[in-house]
Parts: sequence; C-alpha cells; structure tokens
Amino acid sequence: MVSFPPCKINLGLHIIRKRADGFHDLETCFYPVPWTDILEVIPSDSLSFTSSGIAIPGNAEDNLCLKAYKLLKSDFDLAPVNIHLHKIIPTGAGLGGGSSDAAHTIRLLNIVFKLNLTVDTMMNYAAKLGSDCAFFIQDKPMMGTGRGEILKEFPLSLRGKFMVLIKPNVHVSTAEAYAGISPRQPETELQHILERQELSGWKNSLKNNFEESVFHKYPVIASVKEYLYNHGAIYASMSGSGASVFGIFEKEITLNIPSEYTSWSGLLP
Ligand SMILES: C[C@@](CO)(OP(=O)(O)O)[C@H](O)COP(=O)(O)OP(=O)(O)OC[C@H]1O[C@@H](n2ccc(N)nc2=O)[C@H](O)[C@@H]1O
Ligand SMILES: Nc1ncnc2c1ncn2[C@@H]1O[C@H](COP(=O)(O)OP(=O)(O)O)[C@@H](O)[C@H]1O
Repeated sequence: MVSFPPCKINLGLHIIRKRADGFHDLETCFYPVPWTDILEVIPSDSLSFTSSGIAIPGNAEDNLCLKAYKLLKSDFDLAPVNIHLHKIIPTGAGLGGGSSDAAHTIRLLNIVFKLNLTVDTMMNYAAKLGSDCAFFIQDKPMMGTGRGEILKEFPLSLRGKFMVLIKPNVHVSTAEAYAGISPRQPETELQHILERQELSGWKNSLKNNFEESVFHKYPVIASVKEYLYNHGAIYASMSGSGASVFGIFEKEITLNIPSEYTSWSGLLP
C-alpha cells in the first residue's frame, strides 16, 4: 500500500520557554502542504527498508520509518514488511519531512494490519518519534502547543492561494536552532493573531522566532525571504527551524530560482 506523506509549514512560531526535559514549549500553527514523499509498505518474509530519491542523512537503520514500525511492533504482533521511501521533501528544511514519513508509516501499518487504532492512539505513538510527528496523523491545519505534540484543529484555510517554497542549499539542524534561541513569552498569543488578522496583515504581526538567530548565521535564508516579498508575496516566512522559506501569493507566479536551490510551488488545495 502506498501513501504520499506531505510536508508542513509553520504559520507563526513562538518559542516560549525551555523545559526541564530539555525541550521547549512553543505555539505554532502547522499547515499541510502537498509537496510529498512517496511511501510504500508491503507485507514480506523479512523486515527491510530501502529508499530512493534524494539522500537521507544518517544510517538506514535509524530511519524514522523503521523506528515507527519497531514502535508498533513492540505492542502488536506485526508480520515483517518491506518499506520503500522515495524521498522528495528536502531534509534539514524545517518542513517535517521525516516526521511525516514516520506518521504515515503508522497510518499505513494501521490499515495493512487492520489494527483499528484510533486517531488519538496513532497520535500518541507518533509523538514518541518526534515533537511534530503527531500533526501528520491527520494532515489538517492544527494549533500546536507543548513541544508541538498537543494539537487542536484550527479553522484556517489558504485554499486557492499560490504557495512557493524555496530551500537554499544550507542545512539547519533543529537541535542547533533551538540551542541558538532565547525563549520568551509572546506579547500576543498566536491564536489571537491568526483569529483577528487577515492574511494581508500577517507581514507585520506573524513571526517565526527562529528567524533572527538563523538569519544571522545563514544570511542567504533571509535573502530568499526578501526575494519572495520583492516578487509580490502577501506573506513570507522561514518554516520551522529553517532552511526553507515559503511565500504565499494571491495568484500563480513563475520565479527565477537558482538551480542549486530546491523548490516547490503550487495552488493550495
Ligand atoms: C522546529 C520545528 C517546528 O515545527 O520544526 P522543524 O524545523 O524541525 O521542521 C519542531 O519543533 C521540531 O520538531 P521535531 O523535528 O519533531 O523535533 P524532535 O525530533 O522532537 O527534536 C529534535 C531536537 O530539537 C529540540 N526541540 C524540539 C522540539 C521542541 N519543542 N523543543 C526542542 O528543544 C531538542 O533539542 C530535540 O532534541
Ligand atoms: N524518513 C526520513 N526522512 C528525512 N529525514 C529523516 C528520515 N528519517 C530520519 N531522518 C533524520 O531526521 C533529520 C531531520 O529530518 P527532517 O524531518 O526532514 O527535517 P526537519 O526537522 O528540518 O523538518 C534528517 O537529517 C535525518 O538524519
């Protein structure tokens, strides 16, 4: 069985405080974007994981898809499977691609082995694999709090808007980005901003707290954001801890993006 794990962008990202467990409490609106990987899970005689497409840093045995299988296997009598991942979403991009692959492995195993897991149960398993992993169990806009795993559906739609996502060729590690930030209580709650502000007002009110320190270290990411605004974006921001930047446009636009950058664009469904 095949699925198409999407990526996410963060519409606003407030890093509020560092916790005793080393993680950070945050608030963000996760929004799904159909730039997808391709994931196949089929029952087999022995467990295997293979991948194609862009290279995934690290060893195959540490891949989040295998971790997801092993997590469920510890609680259920699962037969072995072949997992094949065709990787398209860039890594170290702030797009949650690895988390999405892990969540979609759980979703596929639930179907293939008829486990009858509820959405909440799958979200609990996913949260053990990564902070933003639970979001991808449903692929709907969600307000995320806690370390990103406490999720509430959020009625925000960008349907029909044109999205451009650009990842310049730098890699930002999530752990490194968190280490470089000074957490603070936001003046205005993110939910309050998103409920009261139109998209046209986000430029002055909707912030990703990672931008300041990440832009300082990687000025090329800031220049991509500036480029998107100079070409008519209604709103542009870095996603997550970077290095991707997204721009939201009223109408379809063709941009001249350097060939060494990775990019995706399309109308949002
Ligand atoms: C920053 C965000 C925003 O959506 O996205 P990305 O840039 O990774 O896409 C997320 O918080 C990333 O979540 P995720 O990528 O799942 O992180 P994890 O694997 O759980 O953690 C990686 C490392 O990031 C730090 N971390 C992560 C989440 C969090 N709320 N506080 C943290 O301090 C910890 O140092 C942790 O060891
Ligand atoms: N299926 C996977 N796809 C991408 N990265 C993976 C995967 N499994 C494990 N990883 C590891 O997770 C790291 C972060 O990946 P990813 O989720 O794509 O980036 P980000 O956290 O910036 O959104 C990678 O550098 C890689 O070492």
